[in-house]
Amino acid sequence: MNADRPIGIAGAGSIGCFVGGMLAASGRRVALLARPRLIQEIARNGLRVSSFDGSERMAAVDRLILSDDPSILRDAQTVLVTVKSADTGEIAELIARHASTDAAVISLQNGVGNVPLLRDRLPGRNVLGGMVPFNVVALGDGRFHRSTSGDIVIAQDDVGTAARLSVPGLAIKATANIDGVQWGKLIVNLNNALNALSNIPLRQQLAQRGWRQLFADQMAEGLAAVRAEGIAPVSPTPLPSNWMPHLLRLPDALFGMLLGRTMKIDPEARSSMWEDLQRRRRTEIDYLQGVITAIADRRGLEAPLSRRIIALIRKAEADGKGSPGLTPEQIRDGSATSIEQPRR
Ligand SMILES: NC(=O)C1=CN([C@@H]2O[C@H](COP(=O)(O)OP(=O)(O)OC[C@H]3O[C@@H](n4cnc5c(N)ncnc54)[C@H](OP(=O)(O)O)[C@@H]3O)[C@@H](O)[C@H]2O)C=CC1
Ligand SMILES: CC(C)(CO)C(=O)C(=O)O
Repeated sequence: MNADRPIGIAGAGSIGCFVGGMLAASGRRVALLARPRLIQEIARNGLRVSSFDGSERMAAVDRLILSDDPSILRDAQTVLVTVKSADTGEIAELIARHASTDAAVISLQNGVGNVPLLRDRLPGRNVLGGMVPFNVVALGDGRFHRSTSGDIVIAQDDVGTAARLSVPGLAIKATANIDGVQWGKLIVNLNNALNALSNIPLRQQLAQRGWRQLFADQMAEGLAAVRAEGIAPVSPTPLPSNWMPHLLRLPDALFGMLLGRTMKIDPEARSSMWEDLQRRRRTEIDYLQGVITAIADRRGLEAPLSRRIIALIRKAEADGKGSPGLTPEQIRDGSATSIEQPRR
């Protein structure tokens, strides 16, 4: 086996190309398992990664291997899983068949079901959870832009995987409580669907109190469900999860000050679910709001907002016209968009 073992990226899209590009720009060998259209895009233009702080780097061509053939993962010492949640089962089968059994497998996905699924399909392997707090926009022509701030967090292990993977401009931190961190991220990700339905960039959305109040109500519903399960979510932002619904309800000027001090958001940042709707792809709604309604069903709780938002996203997926561009009022009052009334 090769002494300079690459870092495998299993399913390179926005997150995989950004993370892989940053690693390759710092001299790490990176093997990107990607779709042919993306391979062609990168072969034509190279892989360029940029950030909200104005930095821009080109991945070193000689550090990058690109293929749609999963045997590209054969030598990898670490495999970063960066597919959408619906594809985790399939990518796990490919990892099982092609990656070495000693490779650490790290999920950099949203949601809380990917790590258990990977462990189930990859018995005996070292599977670690991870959390990406920032947004990446695929700009086309091989360019991937990190449009919000925050550091990746992965589960702590004995061999210092987090420190080993960190490179300048891409710090990867270790945590002893990755489950809490992933649940905390899920609570924040409940806004992915709102942003997708709004058809406006995240910064613009968060600047409007009507959107923030809806996000706060959605978050409060999610937190109630998660707490009923006995889970203590760890916030992916400097602000504790429990405070967030209250802070989101602050007047615009106060909230704007607070947001400006805690994170950076580029004007073009939008949620990955918005991108899914625009590209006519299946969204991750079942792995986000769907987790909350599943808990609510089990625990006999109400989760009307989550159910309404699921119905609206399903309608947008079925319509295949991209984001419907709804207002917070239209989302609260499902009749305006002629969706079925939520169950319960
Ligand atoms: N985008 C973002 O800003 C953020 C995303 N996340 C999370 O990260 C995860 C990845 O998201 P994102 O990067 O946006 O997703 P993308 O859809 O951009 O990337 C996943 C890529 O993997 C490809 N793929 C799937 N299966 C295979 C396969 N067998 N072989 C080769 N390629 C494959 C997909 O192709 P195809 O579409 O053709 O199937 C797609 O191009 C998600 O869980 C998301 O929620 C977390 C934080 C921020
Ligand atoms: C926007 C962000 C970074 C946080 O909700 C995200 O996780 C996504 O786009 O999927």
